[in-house]
Amino acid sequence: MVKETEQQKEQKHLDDVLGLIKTRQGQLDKSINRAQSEAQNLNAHFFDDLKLDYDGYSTSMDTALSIHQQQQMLQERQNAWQHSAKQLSTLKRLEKKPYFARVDFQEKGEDPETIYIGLGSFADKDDHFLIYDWRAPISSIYYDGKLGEVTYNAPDGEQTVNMTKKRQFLIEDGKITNMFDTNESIGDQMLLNVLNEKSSTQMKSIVTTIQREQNKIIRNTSADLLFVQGAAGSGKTSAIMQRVAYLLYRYRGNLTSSDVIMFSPNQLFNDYVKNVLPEMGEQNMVQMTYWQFVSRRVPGMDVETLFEQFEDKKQDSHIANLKDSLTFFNAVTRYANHLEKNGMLFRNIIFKDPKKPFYDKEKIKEIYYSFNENYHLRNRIETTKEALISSLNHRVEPETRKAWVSRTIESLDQEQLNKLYDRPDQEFESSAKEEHFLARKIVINQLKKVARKINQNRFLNIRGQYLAFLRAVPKLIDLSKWNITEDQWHEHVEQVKQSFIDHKIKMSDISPYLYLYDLVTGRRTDYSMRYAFIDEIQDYTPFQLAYLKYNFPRAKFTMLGDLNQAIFTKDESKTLLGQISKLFDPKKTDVVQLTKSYRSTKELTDFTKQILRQGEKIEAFDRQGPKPAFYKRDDKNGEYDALVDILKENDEAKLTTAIITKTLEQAQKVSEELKKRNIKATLVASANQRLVEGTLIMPSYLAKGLEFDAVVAWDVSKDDYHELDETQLLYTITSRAMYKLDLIYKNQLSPLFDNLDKNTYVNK
Ligand SMILES: Nc1ncnc2c1ncn2[C@@H]1O[C@H](COP(=O)(O)OP(=O)(O)OP(=O)(O)O)[C@@H](O)[C@H]1O
Repeated sequence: MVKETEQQKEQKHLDDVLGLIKTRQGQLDKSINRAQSEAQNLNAHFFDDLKLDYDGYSTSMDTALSIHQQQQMLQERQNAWQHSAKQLSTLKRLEKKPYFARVDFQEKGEDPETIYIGLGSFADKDDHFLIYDWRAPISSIYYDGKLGEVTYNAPDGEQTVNMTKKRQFLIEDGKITNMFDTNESIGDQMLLNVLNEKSSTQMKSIVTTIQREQNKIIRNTSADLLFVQGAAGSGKTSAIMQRVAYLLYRYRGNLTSSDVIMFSPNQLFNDYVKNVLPEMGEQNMVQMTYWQFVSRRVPGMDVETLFEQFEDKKQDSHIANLKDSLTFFNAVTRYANHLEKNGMLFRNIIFKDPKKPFYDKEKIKEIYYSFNENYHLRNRIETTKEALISSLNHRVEPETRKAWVSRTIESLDQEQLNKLYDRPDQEFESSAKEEHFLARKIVINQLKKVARKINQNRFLNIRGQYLAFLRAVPKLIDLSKWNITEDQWHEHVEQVKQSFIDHKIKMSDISPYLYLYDLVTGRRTDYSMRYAFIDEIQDYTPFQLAYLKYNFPRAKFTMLGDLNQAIFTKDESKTLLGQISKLFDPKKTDVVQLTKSYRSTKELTDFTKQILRQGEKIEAFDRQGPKPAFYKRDDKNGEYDALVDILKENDEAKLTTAIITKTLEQAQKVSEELKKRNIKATLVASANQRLVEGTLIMPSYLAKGLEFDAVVAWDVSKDDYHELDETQLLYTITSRAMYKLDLIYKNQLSPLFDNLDKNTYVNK
């Protein structure tokens, strides 16, 4: 049997490689121990070997040099040690599954070559690679091409090779359990094996089965904006994680994980993906939600949460549309420019006497506008601050004569006084001189508070300024084009004002507010961030994206989303790509579509895609499972009984279930009812909670980006889902299921399911 002997040959090769890995591990262990004990030795004798002589100038130079040399030696040992430790940790990852693929190819005029591809690289001698890292340039042909001519990007330009074999391995504990030769990009067999594994609370890496389209996303280095539209479950999030790993490898030495930031939909999701990069031997990038990004800047205010935003029904959609738009972003920019000439609002700086400002706001305004027109906002603020600080010096002397100062001196005890003197035995010519000395000390100390206020821009009235901007909006934007009357607008401004009084700010105000703040204060943006990833882009507004771009001017952006799953922005998301592309050079914008859904079985994908009336294209991956089932019940009790039955069934089949409700209130209710019935399930009520094993109950907006073996869509009745714009919500909920989907409802089914093909589901 040909296959068997081939497999035996491969097993022998694997045994050899494993043997070499073991040998190298032994060597590294030794060299690490040696480096460690040398470092300890050096440390222990650090001071013995030093010429500790602090007398003359030249000898102390010697001392410094000697310290420096010793430190350098330590550092070198340390580096060697770190290098070996890193290699060892790569080998640890390789020892279980050294590689997952082999490709044979031939370059024109060269000998045929065979390479093996794994999670890291391994060479037994210099440049003799037994395993190539999956991110190495040549590894790309494994993901990219069919047999025959394939091109890949080598360091010195495009290379074409003739690929003659592509083989995939399943290896467990050093044994090849299966292998396939394939002509496809990545054989479906291998993918099926991977996809059939059960879900867990942690996302897994997809290195072994990256698909061709996904590979394009992962290895793209040319675009300033890489925009990915991908169906639910098409691997957008997986592609991000692999892409970060790829970039860290490709730009090793120049790029670290702290130069990469990822904006994710919620904290739960961060938890879900946190192991992917470490498993590939990389560190996690900076990860936060947009909410965290903005709210840490306004500690004194409560920023509207995901929950409030989702449950807020009062929002006027015309006004929201305007405030979320690029038009509004540009209006803030124009308004800020106009402030260079006029209109800045200031606050008095108070010191001691609240009735008599220390610096009057009119005076500050005079200073601010005293500079010529070449001064832009940042210089104006800086020079105003300088002027105020330097005028503080002139305020010391007059202040020493104020009554509060002599009162303070009288109230000090000896110990406090001693602290004010330069030396304990300081002498003065006269008591008047002494008093004057102390007075100056006290005043200077106290004026530091004023200096701090100046440095913190406390003389600016940012909230007032933002309201002034809002009031100026009718002059900056033609409101009628947005179907908003001036009266409606002014009423809205009053609402914003009231919420400021209550220390609250809405999501639609926080970004314009911070943008205005940044422009006015000339706050420096983050030039160090090199890559920014935004997942679930459909939930961002054009304003937010423009603001992120402004914040990270040097970063290349990767934005991924599914316009079919817009929960917060709904219809606006349809024009999102058009709006975003205005922010980037069209020549440096790449758009990739992922249409195949890998998460769910064919039955589920074929079902869920019908919910979208005219959605983006979605193809099912051919993996089998049960058809989705509807449970129609007459009352709440009937619904709970159905739920209990489903949970039992899922438990027996060892499927992890998430019960997804529309609102938080419903989730809480379901949780209580299950408790009464002695069924264990964890309610996930906030994004700050951890993901745990077992059955989960969560509201729709927290389920973003997650996946579960089985999903129960709770109460999909007409009462709950009837608005057309709830389609995307329903789609997001149902597309979380990998293998089994059950939908429970009371009385009448939501009309959003009206167009279902009867063959795609069952009734139970
Ligand atoms: N090439 C692949 N090989 C193996 N598994 C894959 C591949 N691509 C995607 N998957 C699996 O499909 C599932 C969905 O992937 P992922 O969560 O990245 O999709 P998504 O596009 O971000 O989905 P959504 O927008 O619905 O949140 C995951 O379980 C992932 O591991």
